[in-house]
Amino acid sequence: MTNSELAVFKLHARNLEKIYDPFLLRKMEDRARALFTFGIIADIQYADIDDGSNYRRTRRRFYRNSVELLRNAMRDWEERRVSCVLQLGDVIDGHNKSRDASEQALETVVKELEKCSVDVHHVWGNHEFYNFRRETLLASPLNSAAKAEAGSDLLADDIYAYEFSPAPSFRFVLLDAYDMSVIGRDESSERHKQSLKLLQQHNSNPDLNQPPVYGLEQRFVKFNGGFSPEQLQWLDEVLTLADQKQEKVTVFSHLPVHPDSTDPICLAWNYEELLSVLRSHKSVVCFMAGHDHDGGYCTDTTGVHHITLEGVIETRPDSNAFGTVYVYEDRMLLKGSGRTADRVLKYP
Ligand SMILES: Nc1ncnc2c1ncn2[C@@H]1O[C@H](COP(=O)(O)OP(=O)(O)O)[C@@H](O)[C@H]1O
Repeated sequence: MTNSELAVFKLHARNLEKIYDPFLLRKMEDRARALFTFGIIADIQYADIDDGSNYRRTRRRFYRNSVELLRNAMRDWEERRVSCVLQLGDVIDGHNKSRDASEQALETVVKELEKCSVDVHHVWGNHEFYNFRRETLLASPLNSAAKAEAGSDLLADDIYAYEFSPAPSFRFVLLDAYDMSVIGRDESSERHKQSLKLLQQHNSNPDLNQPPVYGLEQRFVKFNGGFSPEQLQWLDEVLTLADQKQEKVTVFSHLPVHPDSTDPICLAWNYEELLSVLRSHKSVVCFMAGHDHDGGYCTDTTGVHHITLEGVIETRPDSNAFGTVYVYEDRMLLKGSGRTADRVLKYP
């Protein structure tokens, strides 16, 4: 065989391998067998302004382009025929507020999301509260609680948390990580007073956005928040019912709650209390959050997966940051795009 014949043969063999690779075929069949699929995206932080950077000037932020990356995600989800989409908070950036552009920026992003042929479920992050009051958010398109079949009792207390079943034997729970916070609550409210007291007990800096120096204490900053006892009790009840029905539950929140899945500066204030509720229910299989734009992942001692999704805002225009999750009987498969990695998430 001449060298050129050998090259043609190798090329042909490689192509055959591609077509008949049993692993590839199995993966393709697997995807077809998924019970349902859903899209996830976090920290779009859209603003019609030039590129900038984060506070520490260590990361570039692509404010104007972030809506283009949302469009990429939506095209992909349409092709993959997802059943619903979870938007994990900070949909528009706080910079919009000082430019009096909050409504316009929200309209730009919502107009895109409305093109989605399936329900989009929204979680709220700190940037939602930089732009809007809680009452305004509750009356806005970012309140997706009505898309849940039974509504949420918590809305009566202005807590934005709800749950629904995306498919038989599965449950999604959306949490309000700024239920206890000084940015998400009216200054005259009891919740604000309690939150400020807690924050000041841990953070003595004159600027409460400046973190305390040490370890996990760094989470006590104004741009984080936590979960009230009412919300924790509600979550416990939802999960108790899910345990009884032998459902598999994925919980979504803007703030991560596992120290191994994120920078401590991004953790929810009372992450331990939330982890303790999650750990006491066998129905919980996964926790997904945003906020830490670098992303992160770990498994808890219980085997529950904690995913922190990479932020769109700090993703270069030639890349992407979103995922499609294929859900099976025994595992979920996260198919990541761009900065977001693929992951096999076997149930505990
Ligand atoms: N180390 C810090 N000291 C003081 N303010 C800070 C510090 N880090 C962040 N901030 C402020 O806190 C707010 C949220 O920070 P930012 O990095 O923009 O958060 P996000 O990642 O949610 O966009 C901004 O107003 C920012 O200026």
